[in-house]
Amino acid sequence: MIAVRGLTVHLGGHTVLDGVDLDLPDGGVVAVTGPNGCGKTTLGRVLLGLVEPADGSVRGLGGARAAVFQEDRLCEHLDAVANVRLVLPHDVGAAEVTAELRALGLTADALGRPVRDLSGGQRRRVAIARALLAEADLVVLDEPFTGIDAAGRDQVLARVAQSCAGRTVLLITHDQDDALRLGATVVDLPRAQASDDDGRRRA
Ligand SMILES: Nc1ncnc2c1ncn2[C@@H]1O[C@H](COP(=O)(O)OP(=O)(O)OP(=O)(O)O)[C@@H](O)[C@H]1O
Repeated sequence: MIAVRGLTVHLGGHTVLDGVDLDLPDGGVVAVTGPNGCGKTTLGRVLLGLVEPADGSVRGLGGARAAVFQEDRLCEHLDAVANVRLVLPHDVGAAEVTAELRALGLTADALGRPVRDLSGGQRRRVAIARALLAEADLVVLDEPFTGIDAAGRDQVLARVAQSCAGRTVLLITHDQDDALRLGATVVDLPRAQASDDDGRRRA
């Protein structure tokens, strides 16, 4: 289990997270929801080692970590397969990557083009494939389905659920339906200034 205790983060002179406690059970999906700016992305970035907390602890972070960020973070001049292979071990071949992208609903004609020529929903699928194929123990998905149409969403959600089975997942979302469809435990993260009297809050 990943155990977050008393997590406090200051950014730009403001307290973004203030004494947050959160449990991420091994192999489970926890969905964090809450208003814009309450610190969901910051929480995910702490788990990924990208933000240093001012206080508190995160225990149980041991294995590999992967993420879908709110931004696609793709190399624009490369095609989808090349983008995904950039971050994977060399023994993950083009055929395996292609199969994953197709399973996520990327069309054959989209596969051969540089990603700068893909639509928003197609680019999201590339970013998701990259995270799924990384075979990480912890997967942070920060609003991963933005821009994916309703029919495609079913396909992508099914694939993510299948691929993430047995892994620990933090899903950051505004969509309760997506969370429920991934079988997530939903946790609401209030704003830092809404702290309890003792200055702590249970996420
Ligand atoms: N690098 C930074 N420097 C200063 N402030 C920051 C930085 N990154 C984020 N913040 C602030 O921290 C707060 C939390 O941001 P964060 O992105 O974690 O919120 P969020 O809950 O994910 O929001 P959203 O739902 O809009 O994605 C916001 O007020 C934001 O402006």
